[in-house]
Amino acid sequence: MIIETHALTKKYGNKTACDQIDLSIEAGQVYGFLGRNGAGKSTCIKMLTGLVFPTSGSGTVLGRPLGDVSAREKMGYLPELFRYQDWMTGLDLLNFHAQLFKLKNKKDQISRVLKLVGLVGQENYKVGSYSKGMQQRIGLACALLPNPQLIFLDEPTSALDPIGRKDVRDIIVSLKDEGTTVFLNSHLLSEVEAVCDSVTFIHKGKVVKSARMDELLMTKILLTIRANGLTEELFAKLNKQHESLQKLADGSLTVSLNDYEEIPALAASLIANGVTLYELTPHRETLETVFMQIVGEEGQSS
Ligand SMILES: Nc1ncnc2c1ncn2[C@@H]1O[C@H](COP(=O)(O)OP(=O)(O)OP(=O)(O)O)[C@@H](O)[C@H]1O
Repeated sequence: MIIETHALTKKYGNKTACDQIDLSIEAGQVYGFLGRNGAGKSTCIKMLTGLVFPTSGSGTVLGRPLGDVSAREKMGYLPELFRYQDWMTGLDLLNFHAQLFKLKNKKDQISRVLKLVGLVGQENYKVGSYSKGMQQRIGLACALLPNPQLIFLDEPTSALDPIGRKDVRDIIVSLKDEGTTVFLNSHLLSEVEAVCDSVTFIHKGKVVKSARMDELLMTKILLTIRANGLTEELFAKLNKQHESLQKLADGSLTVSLNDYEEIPALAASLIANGVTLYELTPHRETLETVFMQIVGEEGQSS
């Protein structure tokens, strides 16, 4: 395992940001870390990267205890909404980080990462003059500098336009192809769905679910039904058999099924009860619907 934690906990005063987190992450995958605002994701990443000390619990990253300097040399980290030194040029910033990483072939590594993040030709401008998207790209370049075995990306695309997001997705895929493990924290669930091999959901500081992406999304089918003549009585009857049955504002219905084989029986039962069917459309569940089911049930997250 490239990351393993046992009951990792971080308290800030009375506030428990991370509560007994157990993680077991295999090398070579793109791993998504999901949860609502304030769920404890960034705090967990900071413990894994050695930036904050856990209050209790333990863990290893790259086979070394949390905070170990030799493991940090093989790790890249793009923090969330980080402000880099405005007065430096992009090149100065990369040189500075290259020194921190004690890189031997600085020049080659810097041109490699500038090319990867699409900032060639912009490196001599001051970071303060960069757009938000360019700042995010230079941050990603810093994280990629040491050719890391493990890279933590905390909201890497929040400031990027759709083309920038696609570029970052491509970078993530190429990192994985080269064997790098990517730990991705993002609220952009369609992106997580597109690149992650497995995901963990965290809610109010606790891990509530971990699963492989294919297993998570293959389990259910969301069926949309457009029909006429469905009485309240029949709705209530069907609702007893299918708890997930819902009426949408446009009058259509949705129901979550375990198998395609349940569709004919449902259609037959609707017709037998005098309903006129116009449309039955099955969709595989998206990560967004799964996310809502797992962590979206209550009001504001703390
Ligand atoms: N340095 C700190 N001092 C006090 N409380 C903190 C500190 N850092 C985080 N917290 C609290 O810990 C909880 C978890 O915060 P964290 O930033 O880890 O969540 P998150 O899941 O990364 O949220 P977001 O998606 O909004 O970035 C929040 O309630 C936050 O207010």
